[in-house]
Amino acid sequence: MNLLQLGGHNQHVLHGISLKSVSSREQAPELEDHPSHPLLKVSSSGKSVQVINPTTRKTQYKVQACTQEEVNQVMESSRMAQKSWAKTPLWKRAEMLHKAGAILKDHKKPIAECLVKEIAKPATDALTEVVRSGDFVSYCAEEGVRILGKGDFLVSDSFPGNDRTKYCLTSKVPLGVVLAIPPFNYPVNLAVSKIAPALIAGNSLVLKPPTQVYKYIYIYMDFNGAVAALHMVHCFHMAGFPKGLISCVTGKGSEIGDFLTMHPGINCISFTGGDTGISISKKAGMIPLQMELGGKDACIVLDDADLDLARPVLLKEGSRTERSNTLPGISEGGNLIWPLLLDNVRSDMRIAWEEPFGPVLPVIRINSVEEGIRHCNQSNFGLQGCVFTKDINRAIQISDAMEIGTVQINSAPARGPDHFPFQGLKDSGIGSQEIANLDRNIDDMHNKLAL
Ligand SMILES: NC(=O)c1ccc[n+]([C@@H]2O[C@H](COP(=O)([O-])OP(=O)(O)OC[C@H]3O[C@@H](n4cnc5c(N)ncnc54)[C@H](O)[C@@H]3O)[C@@H](O)[C@H]2O)c1
Repeated sequence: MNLLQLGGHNQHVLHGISLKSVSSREQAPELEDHPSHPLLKVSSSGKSVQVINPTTRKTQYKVQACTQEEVNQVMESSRMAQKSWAKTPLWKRAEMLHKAGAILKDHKKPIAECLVKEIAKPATDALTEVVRSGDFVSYCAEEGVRILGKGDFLVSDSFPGNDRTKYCLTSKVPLGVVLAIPPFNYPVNLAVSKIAPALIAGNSLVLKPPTQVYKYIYIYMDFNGAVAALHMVHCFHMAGFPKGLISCVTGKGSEIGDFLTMHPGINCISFTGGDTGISISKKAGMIPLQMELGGKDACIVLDDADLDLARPVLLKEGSRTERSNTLPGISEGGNLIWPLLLDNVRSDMRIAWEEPFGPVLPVIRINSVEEGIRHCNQSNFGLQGCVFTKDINRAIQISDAMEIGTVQINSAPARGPDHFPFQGLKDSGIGSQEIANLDRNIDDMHNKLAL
């Protein structure tokens, strides 16, 4: 059976498929029973990637391992679909996105259940991830109409040496095919935050959801997110987006990872993840990149800080800080990590500079604010940071001195609300995920204060 010929009246070139995943069908019958659902399609490779439930450590789902030839077919369909999508009126694109956002929210429960089983996300957080993603799709539709509906008009005599003999009109145009790669910890939200701006701006989208094993200190854990992402993509299809416009490719990074990111059919890569993004940006070539990468967020607590405010915010008290025995942070069962607070960390320790991407909080005791700022700026990361003080003037001065994308004042590093621009500096990223960045008019936003 040819993968590309499957589907109902609204066919889509989709390659992420779970093979007879009984548990998946129990959770999301109203999604998977749709004839064009990507989970019903089969790759010609005859191979699949197992999605292990990190809690039970048993296989929960299987998704298709796509071939390079199938990636080529997806790229061609995506290129063709984008051409006519770019000519679709802006109001119509917005209308379809509103519909997709609503469908996504209607299906929050089955998608959230996948997030629980694929990445062990707490149930409430999983629901929140889907709902805020649906809201973000609608927000992009609304903002997109305003942002993309405007252009600039320039006159020549505003530049020295010119008379008014020339006029210039500018408008925003799409880039083409956008490759979206989200990380395992927000496979729906950080996919949608790439998909919706790309679509409203007239681009087509190829999504590569996470299918991977994650390494934490010295243990390996399975985290995916591909099945939740496939359900999410199907919600866009149910909203009636044209064939080939949103495609999903699942498979082994070793077989299709570089092939995708170096594919000549890709016109932009929007990536969120860790150091993988640095190697992708070195290989990608002359295309625009959005990279949201790792961080090591410095939090400077001043001597006048309200510790009753700072402590619960930074420790997220309630998530069990006392369990740090035997092997640091690892539970007896081996698949849970207890929070770990390390006091008196010194600058010559690896933990002072590396991102464990786990619940580890190193505390460095400093003698001056300058020492804190210096430590923050010596890091190769520049994602976020925070300052705790009752003196707002001091807080703003320190924020200005911190070479990072976002400074939170009297609050812990966090993302969102989703319409706030979010950007890392240095090894933490390139560009900011926004509608304006998925056309050719790149805005550069950085050093935002979140008060
Ligand atoms: N800046 C942000 O907003 C933000 C948000 C969430 C997570 N993160 C970062 O993400 C990291 C954790 O997520 P992760 O473990 O999924 O990151 P990762 O870099 O290992 O993987 C990210 C994505 O890239 C894919 N991938 C891996 N190798 C690839 C290749 N060769 N070609 C194409 N795709 C490939 C993965 O399957 C996944 O979908 C942490 O460093 C964390 O700080 C950053």
